[in-house]
Amino acid sequence: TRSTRPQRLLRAVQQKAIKGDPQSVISAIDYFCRHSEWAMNVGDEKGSILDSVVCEVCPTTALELGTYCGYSTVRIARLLPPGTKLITLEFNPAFAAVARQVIEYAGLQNKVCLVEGASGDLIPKMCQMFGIKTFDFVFIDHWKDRYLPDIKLLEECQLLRKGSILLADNVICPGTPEYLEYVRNSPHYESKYFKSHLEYTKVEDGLEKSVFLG
Ligand SMILES: O=C(NC/C=C/[C@H]1O[C@@H](Sc2ccncc2)[C@H](O)[C@@H]1O)c1cc([N+](=O)[O-])cc(O)c1O
Ligand SMILES: [Mg+2]
Repeated sequence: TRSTRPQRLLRAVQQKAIKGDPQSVISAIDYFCRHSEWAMNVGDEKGSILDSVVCEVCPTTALELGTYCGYSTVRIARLLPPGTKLITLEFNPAFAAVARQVIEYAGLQNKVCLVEGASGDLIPKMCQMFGIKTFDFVFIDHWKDRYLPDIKLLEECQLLRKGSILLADNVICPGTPEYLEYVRNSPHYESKYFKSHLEYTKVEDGLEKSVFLG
């Protein structure tokens, strides 16, 4: 049977990147998506905004909703100090299988914990599974209609603390109107929009950075 796009993306990493070199994995995926097949990775333009926020936050606990092929997982994990773990949640087993191999190729498997399942089921288990009290940083890039319910769930499970940072992809394209309306109008968040472009295109998109105020 025909290979899937994530499998072809993984093959491009294995053929073009240097094992153990996260930057070469990132570059190989960006090259593949620009010159062979578009894929819904956060990409290099929004990716550098993601990098700057991660470096500013220096999280000791970090969560990613929506692993896909592991591109943003590698971007985040490569910046984390030793001893810090990024927990990433992925619903689709086939995507998770590819992401594990991409993360391992980058040599970051010891900094990442990929959990298969739905964020709605897994978020309430973060404390019992990992002993996590609160997250310093959350990157949100999964199903767009799950952004709002999942941050409300993070609040309910008391997994956010004063100063926790949420960074949401695609707030313009494909768009997350209910999420934006909530974080921009809630007294519990201070929000800022980082204008950019949809990965590998000239279409406008951007990231919304929201600080939880407690
Ligand atoms: O649809 C988009 N992203 C949805 C991503 C979804 C990812 O998260 C889980 S869903 C899940 C994971 C965990 N828990 C529950 C559900 C899916 O299996 C996929 O790996 C998207 C679309 C475009 N676009 O241009 O169309 C651009 C983007 O940057 C995008 O992120
Ligand atoms: Mg996205």
